Amino acid sequence: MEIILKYFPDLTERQREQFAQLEELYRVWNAQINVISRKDIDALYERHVLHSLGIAKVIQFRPGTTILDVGTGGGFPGIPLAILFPQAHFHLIDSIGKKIKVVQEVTDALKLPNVVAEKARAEYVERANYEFVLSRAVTRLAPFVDWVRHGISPNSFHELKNGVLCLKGGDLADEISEYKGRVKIFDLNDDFEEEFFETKKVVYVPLSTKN
Ligand SMILES: C[S@@+](CC[C@H](N)C(=O)[O-])C[C@H]1O[C@@H](n2cnc3c(N)ncnc32)[C@H](O)[C@@H]1O
Repeated sequence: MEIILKYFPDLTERQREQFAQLEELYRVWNAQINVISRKDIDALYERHVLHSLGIAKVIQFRPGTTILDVGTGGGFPGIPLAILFPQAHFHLIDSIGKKIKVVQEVTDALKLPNVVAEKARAEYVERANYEFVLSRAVTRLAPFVDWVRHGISPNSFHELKNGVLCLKGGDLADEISEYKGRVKIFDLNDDFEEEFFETKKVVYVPLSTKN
């Protein structure tokens, strides 16, 4: 938990409490439905919570922003971001219902009214609803963009125009080649000094029809 305060020292009391609750909630739910590997749960804040908050080093979501987290699993990156941006609206989907059950239980316990969790496949999300679509560890960029392109709304309210933001690692050269000139890559190591992330990049592809 200290690591979250180190990088996000301006949290409100309520946000601190919500972040602090995560460890116990995930320990309880992970024992019933596995959404985080056993070794990772001991490093929940470093490997999952702070990593998810890496998106906040790239963009500060304004109140009212609509965001879709695809393949959220146990709620990453959506739940930590929903705590950080309580006035933005987060729709968390996963194709596996039992993972969504964990997300629902955790968000209910945290009393996060800005989260809707749903068992759904990315390919069938509603049209033009979201300013940003997020993912962490779901699939390669090209199929991901194909899945969600139709879900991006045409209106932009941020300097970073509507599009996808994916937490990724490895050699991205091949994956991003077809988006050359448009894609932006942000390195989390520029923001967080610890070297504990396997996936160290935020890949951004603008997809607004008005761009
Ligand atoms: C490796 S897990 C990552 C979970 C979470 N994002 C995280 O970083 O901890 C990938 C997740 O994507 C989900 N998924 C894969 N394809 C999907 C699709 N087409 N639509 C929705 N969810 C999908 C899987 O069910 C799985 O929970």
